[in-house]
Amino acid sequence: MTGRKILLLVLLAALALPPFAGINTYWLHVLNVTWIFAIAALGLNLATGVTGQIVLGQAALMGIGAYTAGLLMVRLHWPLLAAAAAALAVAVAVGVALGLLSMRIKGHYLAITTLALNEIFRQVVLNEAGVTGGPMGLRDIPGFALPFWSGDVDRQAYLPLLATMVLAFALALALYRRRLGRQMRAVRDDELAAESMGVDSRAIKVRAFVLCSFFGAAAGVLYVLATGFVSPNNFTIFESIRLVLMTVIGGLGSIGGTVIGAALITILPEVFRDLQEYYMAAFAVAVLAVLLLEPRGLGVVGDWLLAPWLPQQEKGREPGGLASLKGQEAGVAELASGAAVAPGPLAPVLLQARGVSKHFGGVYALQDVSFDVREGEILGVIGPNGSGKSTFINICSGIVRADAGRVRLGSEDIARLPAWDIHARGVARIFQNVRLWESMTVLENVMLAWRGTGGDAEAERAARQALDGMGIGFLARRRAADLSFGQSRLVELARATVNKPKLLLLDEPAAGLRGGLVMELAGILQRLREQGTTVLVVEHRIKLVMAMCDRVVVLNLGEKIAEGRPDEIQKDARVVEAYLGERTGYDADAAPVASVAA
Ligand SMILES: Nc1ncnc2c1ncn2[C@@H]1O[C@H](COP(=O)(O)OP(=O)(O)OP(=O)(O)O)[C@@H](O)[C@H]1O
Repeated sequence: MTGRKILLLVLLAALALPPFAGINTYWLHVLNVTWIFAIAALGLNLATGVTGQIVLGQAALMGIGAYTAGLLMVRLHWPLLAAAAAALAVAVAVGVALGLLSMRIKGHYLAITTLALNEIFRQVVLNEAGVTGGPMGLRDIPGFALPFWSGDVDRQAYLPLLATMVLAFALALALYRRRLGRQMRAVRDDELAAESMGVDSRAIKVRAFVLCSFFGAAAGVLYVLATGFVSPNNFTIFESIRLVLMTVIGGLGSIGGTVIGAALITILPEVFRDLQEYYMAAFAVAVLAVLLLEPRGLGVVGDWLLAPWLPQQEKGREPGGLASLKGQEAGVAELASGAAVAPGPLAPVLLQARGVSKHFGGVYALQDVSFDVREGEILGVIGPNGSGKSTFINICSGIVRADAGRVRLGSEDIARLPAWDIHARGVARIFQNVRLWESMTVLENVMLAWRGTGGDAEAERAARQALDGMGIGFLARRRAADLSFGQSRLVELARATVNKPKLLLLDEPAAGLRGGLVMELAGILQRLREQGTTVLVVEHRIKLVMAMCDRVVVLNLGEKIAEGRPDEIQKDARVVEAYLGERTGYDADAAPVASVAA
């Protein structure tokens, strides 16, 4: 790692040499434009690569910055710094507007909308020729003029531009590895999971667009200063696509790769210029070759160079995964045999559902469902496939809105709160199909869900404690995508319990787990309950439910058909007819679970 820091310093020092090394003005200009476009591409990569919001109008955002600063300096004679600050303020406002737009329009539609930005920008500049200079553009904009250095603009601008670019990358890197960066990556990897774990995805998207626009406009301002000239031809749809190419070639989501991508896309066409009319074709072939050889782009190189400043990841040692968990099973089985005390019928109600209904088109997922979850209990919700169990959990966690009815947590109706607000009130969940943020480390996954007020060090301590609690502290630096299913499930549980939630909603936590881990799960639930967490668990493994739960609610075709102690439920004729009868064969196969129930 120290070697890499030295290498990076040497590289930076080498990049500072050109103005002193007799390089001609033409190539200095090419390099200056590279650093400027690298800043714009960086903003684009923060929105598109890191947060997953495709932006196809970054050149227009550059243009907005360039024209705002240029017009203020030429027409109103504002000083450089004031004009630059105003341009950045306008960019922030445009970023907020785009962020608000992203709440209404998503995915490809949003991408197309941002494409239209290019045309709107071009039309405004051309039609307002009296102010903007129309197709002729604005000339004689005061640019770089360093008092201590004579020489042409490109030579004077080189070091300030390089320094600004390095600063922009340092800032982006700092954002990337901290809380905001984790939130942005979580929104990209799995927005629904992010929302359920307390991330206000709307606020994060607004921030991503603001960053995109801010870096874009900053690049625009620098462009004006470095060239003293601005015209609509500098910021066309073609430039926007070139910026997208820079981020793709540089590796979507890779901060370090962005500058390499920008360098390649800016410098290569100049290298091929001798091929005259074939130079663009040669350029296209070169770009394709890079992508074919390394589909992740040059981010691989960039990430390698910046590794000392990126979240530490280590490769998996045992891909099969569960070996190191096996030693714990005996102890867990003891826990699972269940010494915990169920709360009495007079324990206060934590969650109260009343008349909850939800339909999807013609399908009634839930119809007038009412029941209570008491503090400190483990409540099982069972029923045939499609009976509305997941929909109930989705409503309680804010992912689905109920059509009718109330869901009170304590004294507050949470049925219509957004997921992140429900998480803030002490409700956490896991998903039927594990939903981790796969590009992030296990530690980052858990740190992001932590709601404490401290900084990263506090978050890391809480996350490590939660991982140790699940017996998987050794996985902390592993990439979530490299985990086995059982390991992922335990990480998801650590993520859901890092804040010691009041209520934990589990959607089929044992699905896909092998026998040993099912027992471990049973032990974990008992332990959580002892620590004061109330648990609502949807589960198909009936013997596990009967062994673990204090009470059981049975749903069928969206309606509650029974509620009571496990022994009562097992004898209920409606439950046997609608569900338990059909489950017999299933449980007979699930031998390890039988030992839990024994
Ligand atoms: N987003 C959705 N859009 C359309 N229909 C949905 C949606 N979510 C659930 N449904 C339908 O609502 C009904 C209840 O589904 P739900 O997933 O809540 O059942 P479940 O009891 O959890 O089933 P399973 O045990 O198979 O997970 C099903 O008929 C399902 O197809």
